Amino acid sequence: MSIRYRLDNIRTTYGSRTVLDIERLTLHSGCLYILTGANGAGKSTLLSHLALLSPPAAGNIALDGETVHWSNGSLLRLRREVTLVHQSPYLFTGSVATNVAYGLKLRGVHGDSLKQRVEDALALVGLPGFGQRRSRELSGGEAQRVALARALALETKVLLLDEPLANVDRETSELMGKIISTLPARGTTVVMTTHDPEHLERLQGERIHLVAGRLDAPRANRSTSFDEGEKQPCLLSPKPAASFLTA
Ligand SMILES: Nc1ncnc2c1ncn2[C@@H]1O[C@H](COP(=O)(O)OP(=O)(O)OP(=O)(O)O)[C@@H](O)[C@H]1O
Repeated sequence: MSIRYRLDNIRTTYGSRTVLDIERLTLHSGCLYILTGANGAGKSTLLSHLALLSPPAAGNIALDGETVHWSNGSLLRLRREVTLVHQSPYLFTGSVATNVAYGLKLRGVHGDSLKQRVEDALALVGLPGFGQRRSRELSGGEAQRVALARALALETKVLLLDEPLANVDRETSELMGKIISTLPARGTTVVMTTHDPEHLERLQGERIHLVAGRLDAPRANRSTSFDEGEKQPCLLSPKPAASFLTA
C-alpha cells in the first residue's frame, strides 16, 4: 500500500473566481478513482493538476512522497510518471504505429522492443494489426482506442482519463472499461472522469465527487482521504507486475 498523490489546501482561480478548493485529497497506488461532477465542477482542472501540467494558485501536491516544485527540473521527471488522455485525443498525421510509438521513443525505447510494445498495446485495446493504418482514416472510437493504447504503452504509474468512454459505442466502452479495470491490480493509479452513472456501477472505482470545485460529502471520498491506521479499501494488489503488456 502506498500513497501516490497527496494534495493539500489546493486552490485554483481564474481571475477572481475560485474553481477548485480542496483541503485534502490522497490517492493511492493500485486504485481506480472515478471523478464525477456537473459541467464546470472542476474535473478537468483537477486532472491537469494531477498531470502536473498546471499548478494551482495555492497549495501543495506531492507525487510518491515528492513535493512538486513547478519551476524546477524535477518536474519533467515527475511528469513522466503520469499520462493524461484527453477527451478528444490528438493523433498525429501518419500511421497508428507512429502515434503509439511516440512517447516510447521519447523515453529511449527503440528497435524490436519498441515494435513489440506498440503491437502489444494495440492488441490490448482490441486493434491488433492496426499499426500501418493511417490515423486520419480511423473512426472516432478507433482513434479513442489508439489514444488509450498510446497511453498504456508507456506503463506509467498514473493514468488520467478524461471521459474515455464518452464517444464510443457500447461494445468499445465495455472493452475499454475492462482494460481500465485491470490496471489497478498492476499498481497503476487510474483517475477517470465520467458523467455516466453506469460507469460508476460497472467499473467499481472509488468515487471522487466534485461540487463547484469542492469535494462533495466527505463520506463519499472517505477512502481517498488517508488517516493513520485507516484501512485502505481500494488497494487491489500489493505487487505490481513488472510489465502488464507481457503479463
Ligand atoms: N482557461 C480558463 N479560463 C477561465 N475559466 C476557466 C478556464 N478553464 C476552466 N475554467 C472554468 O473553471 C471551471 C471548471 O472547469 P473544468 O473544465 O475543470 O470543469 P469540468 O468539471 O471538467 O467540466 P466539464 O464536465 O464541462 O468538462 C469552469 O467554471 C470553467 O468555466
